[in-house]
Amino acid sequence: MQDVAPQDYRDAMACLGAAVSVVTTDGSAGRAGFTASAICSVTDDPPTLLVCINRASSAYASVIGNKAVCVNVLSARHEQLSRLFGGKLPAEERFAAAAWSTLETGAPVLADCAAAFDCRIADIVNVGTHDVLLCRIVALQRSGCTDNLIYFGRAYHTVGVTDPAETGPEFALARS
Ligand SMILES: NC(=O)C1=CN([C@@H]2O[C@H](COP(=O)(O)OP(=O)(O)OC[C@H]3O[C@@H](n4cnc5c(N)ncnc54)[C@H](O)[C@@H]3O)[C@@H](O)[C@H]2O)C=CC1
Ligand SMILES: Cc1cc2nc3c(=O)[nH]c(=O)nc-3n(C[C@H](O)[C@H](O)[C@H](O)COP(=O)(O)O)c2cc1C
Repeated sequence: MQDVAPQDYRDAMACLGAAVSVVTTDGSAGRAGFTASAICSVTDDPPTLLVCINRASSAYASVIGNKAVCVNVLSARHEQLSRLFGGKLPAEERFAAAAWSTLETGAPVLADCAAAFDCRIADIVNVGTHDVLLCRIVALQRSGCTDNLIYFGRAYHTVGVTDPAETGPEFALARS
């Protein structure tokens, strides 16, 4: 099979806008977290989402060792937090920038995120540089879902619902 070049692939993938989450874990294998956009819903029965994690990520050993993650979906105001968890900072400095609680698994739950999916890792598939984590949702936290942080064209944007009560959902996309 003839593969396209990784850079050509990334250039094309930059055309796919995606929601941004901070994926966290805690437990005997340690507390860690990373910014992620490679996340999607698999099935609602049983409620399952998938997360792709680079095995070179500093969070990898903790995620695999704890067998649990929380997917914290970011709102527009969390752009700086996304940058912190996507950088090379030590874990303590990443977590110091926000308030956290826990639900079922002990993975950190971001206080004011749009939605948090607390998960146990049910299965893992190795693909190239990444592991695909199949994550069963064991608890949820939801707050107002009025705006989201979006990563598109190698830049952050926000998408929001304006006046949903009066006019129905109207969506606006703005570069931040
Ligand atoms: N799935 C992943 O592991 C992702 C990793 N990143 C990392 O964040 C940094 C900045 O990324 P960009 O500004 O978007 O520029 P970029 O040129 O590195 O990536 C463009 C797009 O390609 C995809 N991509 C990039 N690296 C990938 C990887 N190693 N595996 C699978 N897909 C990948 C993503 O959809 C990304 O938005 C890079 O270090 C990149 O590797 C960003 C998005 C997704
Ligand atoms: C917008 C954005 C989306 C990302 N999505 C993913 C992802 O889905 N999976 C992944 O393994 N890394 C992803 N990354 C990269 C990780 O956040 C980053 O590589 C990780 O924190 C590595 O840094 P570290 O090894 O110093 O922790 C993304 C980065 C950014 C900025």
